[in-house]
Amino acid sequence: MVQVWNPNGKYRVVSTKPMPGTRWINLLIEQDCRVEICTRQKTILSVEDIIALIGDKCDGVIGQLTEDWGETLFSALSKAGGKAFSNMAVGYNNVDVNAANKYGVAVGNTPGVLTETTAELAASLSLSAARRIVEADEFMRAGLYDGWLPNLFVGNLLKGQTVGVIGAGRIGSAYARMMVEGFKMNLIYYDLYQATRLEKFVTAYAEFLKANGEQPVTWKRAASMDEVLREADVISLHPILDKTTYHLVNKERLAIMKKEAILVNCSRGPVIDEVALVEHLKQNPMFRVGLDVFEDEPYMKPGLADLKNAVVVPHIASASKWTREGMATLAALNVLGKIKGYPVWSDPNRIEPFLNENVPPPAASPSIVNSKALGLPVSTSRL
Ligand SMILES: NC(=O)c1ccc[n+]([C@@H]2O[C@H](COP(=O)([O-])OP(=O)(O)OC[C@H]3O[C@@H](n4cnc5c(N)ncnc54)[C@H](O)[C@@H]3O)[C@@H](O)[C@H]2O)c1
Ligand SMILES: O=C(O)[C@H](O)CO
Repeated sequence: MVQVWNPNGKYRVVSTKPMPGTRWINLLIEQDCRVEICTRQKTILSVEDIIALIGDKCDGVIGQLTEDWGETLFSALSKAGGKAFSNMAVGYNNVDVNAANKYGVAVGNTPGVLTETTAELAASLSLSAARRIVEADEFMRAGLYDGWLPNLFVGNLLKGQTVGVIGAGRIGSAYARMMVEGFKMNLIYYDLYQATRLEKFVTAYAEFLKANGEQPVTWKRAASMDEVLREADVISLHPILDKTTYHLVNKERLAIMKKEAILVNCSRGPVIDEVALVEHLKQNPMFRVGLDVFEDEPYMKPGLADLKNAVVVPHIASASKWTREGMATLAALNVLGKIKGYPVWSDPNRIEPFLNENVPPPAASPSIVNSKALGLPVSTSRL
C-alpha cells in the first residue's frame, strides 16, 4: 500500500497519491529524499489515513484537494518534524492556512501550469452546452437518428454574443481570451481587481478585426457581478472559493440571468448553490450548464443527473498529461524547497523555469501561499 523510492534517503517525503510522470520523484531522490507514495485503492483519504502515513518522522507531504488539511494534520506533521505541505492543485480551500501558520508549516500550491488546460475545459463545456453535444451524442448512440431535420438539436451561436467571466485571474483571463479570439465574442467581466492585460488584449484584437473590415469585439469591466449575469450569454466562473464566493450564484442571481444563458463552472462546486441550480434548470429548459465541479463532490445534488440541459464531467479541468505532470513537479519542488531551506520563488505567475525538463529547476519553492506569514526569504533569481 506504500511504494518506497530511495529507501536510504535522508529526508522522508510522503505523497498521499501516485502522481503522473516520474520527474517529480527523480527530483526528490536527487536531493536525498526517501519518497513514499500511498497506493491504497481508496480515492478520498481520511484525516486518520493521512496521520498513519505521516507516522513518527516525516519531513514533508504532497497532498490532494480531496483531503482535509486542518489543525489535526498540521499538528501531526509538525510533531513528526515536518515543515512543508503542498497541495497538488492551485486551489487550496481544503487547507486551513492559519493552522499551518500556527505550526510553522509552509503550504504550497501549483499555479500557472494548469491555466490553459483548465481554460480549455471551460471552453469545451461552453461549446458542449451551446451546441448540445452530449445530448446529440446520446441520441446517435441510442439509434434515434433517422435523417437530417431543420430543427434537430438547434443550439446557440457564440459569435457576436457576450461572454461573461466572474473572476478574471489567470484561468478566467485565459478563458476570456479563448472565447473572444476563438469565437469573436464580446467580453464583460467582474473581478475585485482590474484585468489590465486582458483588457489590452481585447482592445488590440478589436483593432485587428476592424483593420480587416470585420465587426470589432468589445469589452467592459462590470461594476457588479449582477451586471455580468444580466448581460452575458455565456458565463464562466473562475474565482477562488472563500467566504466571499460561497454560493455566489444562488436562486436570486440565477433568476436575473437570461433564460437561454449558459453557465459554466470550473472553479469550485460551492460557488454555485447546486440545489437552486437544479430547480432553475428544471424550470428553464433552454438554460444550460457545463459543470466540472460540484457542491458535495463526488456527489451531485438530487435531480442534476437527469437533466438534459446539464453537461457534467468529474473535476477533470486540469487533466492534460503535461499539466498534471507539471503540477506534480511544482508540488514536489514546493516541499523540497522548504526542506532544503531554499527561498520562495519571487513570482508564482512565472513558474516556467521549474517545468523545463532539460535543465535543473531553480533552487527555490515555486509557490508557497503563506510565505509572508512565515517570513520566508524570497528568491532574487531573475531567470
Ligand atoms: N476545476 C478544476 O480542475 C480547477 C483547476 C484549476 C483551478 N481551479 C479553481 O480555479 C480557481 C482560480 O484559479 P486561478 O489560477 O485563475 O486563480 P487566480 O488567483 O489567478 O484567480 C482568481 C480570481 O478570482 C478573483 N476573485 C476573488 N474573489 C472574488 C470575488 N468575490 N468576486 C469576483 N472575483 C473574485 C481574484 O481577484 C482573482 O483574480 C482556483 O482557486 C481553483 O479553485 C479549478
Ligand atoms: O485547484 C486545482 O488545481 C484543481 O481543482 C485541480 O487541478
